[in-house]
Amino acid sequence: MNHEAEAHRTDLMTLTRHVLNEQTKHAESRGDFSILLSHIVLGCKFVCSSVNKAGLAHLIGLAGDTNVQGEEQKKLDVLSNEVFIKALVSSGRTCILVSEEDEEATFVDPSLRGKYCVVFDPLDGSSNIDCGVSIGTIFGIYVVKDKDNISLEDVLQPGKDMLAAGYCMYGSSCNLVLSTGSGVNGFTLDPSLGEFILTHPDIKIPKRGKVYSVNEGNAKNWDGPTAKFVEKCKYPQDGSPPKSLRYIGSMVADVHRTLLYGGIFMYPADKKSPNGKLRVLYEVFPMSFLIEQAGGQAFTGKQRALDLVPTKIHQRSPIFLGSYDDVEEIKAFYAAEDGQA
Ligand SMILES: O=P(O)(O)OC[C@H]1O[C@](O)(COP(=O)(O)O)[C@@H](O)[C@@H]1O
Ligand SMILES: [Mg+2]
Ligand SMILES: [Mg+2]
Repeated sequence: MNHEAEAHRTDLMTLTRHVLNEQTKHAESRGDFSILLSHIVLGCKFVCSSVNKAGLAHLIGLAGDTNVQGEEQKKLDVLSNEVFIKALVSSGRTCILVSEEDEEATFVDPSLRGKYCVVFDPLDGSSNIDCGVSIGTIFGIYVVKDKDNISLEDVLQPGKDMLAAGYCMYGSSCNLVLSTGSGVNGFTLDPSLGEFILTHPDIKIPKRGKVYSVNEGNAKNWDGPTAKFVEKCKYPQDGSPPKSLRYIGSMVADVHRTLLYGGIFMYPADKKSPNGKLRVLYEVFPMSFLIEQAGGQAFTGKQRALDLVPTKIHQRSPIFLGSYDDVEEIKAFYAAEDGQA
């Protein structure tokens, strides 16, 4: 083996090894976080395998209707939720779970309780499930002081207090992107090994991007700053080329592209949805956490997204996130509007 090949071989880093390495940096760590993460990873692998079979859904029982035996089949988003709830509870490391699919938070039975709260969107991009376009799972993790004395307040914390956040994208490959608060790392599932391999170490989002990403179908209802910013993306007055529009309609996929290529992703407020569409706890916060950790910015139209203090578990917020300089521009449009008021 030549030197280059040898270097590649020794560089091979699995997600499991990466997390264990991180653990050794914290002398007080007893491995609870590693165990929690291994259960999240198991959930992702399970959902990935189900998503890969989604085109065969009506044949194998994932279609959401009744099968030939008269048994009810589970829709992929319902199935994903059940998988993550089971994986998280059985880890023995969680106390409160908030899922997009469940109206109420789940308080884990005291016999199985641990110190972590997990907020998650088990299957994001639901409108893309049936046509095979990339979808994903988003998660954020908080830690409580006393697992025997918990309340909903423990998850109604600002995003900046998250211990870790990540997403898994089920696309042309299965990619898990994770931050434990010291940078962002991306792993790709090797399906034959069943292991996530570190393929994107220490991701840094480009300072400025060439892409804007938004549902332009809502343009007639946008507020002034959003409309002016998008106009500037299309018709820049400073001689720079117009930005390209890319919008998949799966937050995970749109944010993944933004993280790797740069640019800005937005789901702004509009007249019909004054709080936007995306949910604070398990969409806005984890993605804002990752974007900031990669050197970008996340802004709600009023404040830094991670400073927001949620009052309800399914609360929504407008969001603009991505390359530092691009988000700086939308912030300037909002500041200018505030100045006129
Ligand atoms: O279709 P719209 O209004 O553009 O909304 C797209 C957004 O809605 C979402 O699909 C909402 O997530 P869910 O599929 O988990 O409900 C995001 O992934 C995406 O960014
Ligand atoms: Mg979602
Ligand atoms: Mg969802």
